[in-house]
Amino acid sequence: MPSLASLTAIIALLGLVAASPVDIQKRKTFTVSQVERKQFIKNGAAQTAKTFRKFGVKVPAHILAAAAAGPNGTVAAVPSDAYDSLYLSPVDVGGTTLHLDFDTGSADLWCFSSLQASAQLTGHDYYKADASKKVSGASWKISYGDGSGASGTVYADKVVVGGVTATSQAVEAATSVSTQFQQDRDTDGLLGLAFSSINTVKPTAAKTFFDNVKANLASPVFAVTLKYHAAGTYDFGFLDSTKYTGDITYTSVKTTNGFWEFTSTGYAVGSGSTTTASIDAIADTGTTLLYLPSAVVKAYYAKVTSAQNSNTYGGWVFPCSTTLPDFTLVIGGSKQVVPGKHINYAPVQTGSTTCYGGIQDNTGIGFSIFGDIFLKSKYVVHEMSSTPRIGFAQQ
Ligand SMILES: CNCc1ccc(Oc2cccnc2)o1
Repeated sequence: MPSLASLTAIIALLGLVAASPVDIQKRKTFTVSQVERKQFIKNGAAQTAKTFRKFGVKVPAHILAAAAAGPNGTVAAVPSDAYDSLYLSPVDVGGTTLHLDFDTGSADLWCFSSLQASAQLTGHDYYKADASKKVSGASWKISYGDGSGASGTVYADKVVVGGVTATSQAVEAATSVSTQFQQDRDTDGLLGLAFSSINTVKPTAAKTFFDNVKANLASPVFAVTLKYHAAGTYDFGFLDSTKYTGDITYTSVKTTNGFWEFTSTGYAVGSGSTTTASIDAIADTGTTLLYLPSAVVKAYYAKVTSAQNSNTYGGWVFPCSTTLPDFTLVIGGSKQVVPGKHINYAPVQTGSTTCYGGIQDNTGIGFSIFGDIFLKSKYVVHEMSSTPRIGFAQQ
């Protein structure tokens, strides 16, 4: 009885013999040559952890530990002025450190660049556009909710945030920026942290920094800790239990509009009872204030002495000396309290005793925006897993 090995050899030979010379000629041969994909800094343990999670297997502690030792990172978020109008973070863009406004409400990484008229660059750090890195035929143009905007061309360059590197990030170099950005000499650009589906690069949308690096992080998360009149942080790839108290309450995210969009189910003013409501909202670090439905805003300012919705100042104002009530929003069944102190944004004009409210109407926007006024007392986890979710805890 011939052995299995000899049977196998015979079958192999028969396969070769059976083919007539013609068949052999018809059989085209081809080679697939592997092309090195532009690799990002690898974190093998993170890839392994991802595989365990993919198959629903608890990630062993030693794998987690090794993954956490990978390129995770933390970067500061520093208020640009005394009113926390926006927060700036240092980012290495093609070898130059720029101070960018990390914006969870948009998905473009754009910056002031050497392509602009030099008069627009006064006071700025800017990206030195390297022609050898230009992305042929690509352009971008973005407009923000406050009417500001910018546009330009695209380069593929190295970007490093808190030690986390994207080796070939789409850097959207400005050729033109709006007046508001020209007047803001602190902001060198924005780093979008929303979903790449709303990136404005044409003809092909570009990926956000987080999308480019998330597979190499211990976990596909970033956590935002903005602070009241103080520097906070953006953490990439890990959660830091020293930055919050109590539990993190997670809620589902609707990604169809490209935002970190969720629903708040109610609100309360001061020590009052909770009113049930369905508030469609986005978390947006790039928006300064907290924009809510007019009925909710009216209920809040009904409890603020001498508050008025001013046509003169374009929103709700009150005496700067007012002691403001706290404001609570219910998310995922948990009560997220915004301290009254945070709801005094700034004097309407320098030296004025009339102050502009941190809570304003969302009329005309189409949804509510949980901007910095809300965020600066929270630890907010943005988890871009197969089912993205957002988590909130009290700082
Ligand atoms: C203040 N206008 C200029 C400016 C700084 C940052 C941004 O970007 C924004 C504005 C509104 C919403 N999201 C991002 O615009």
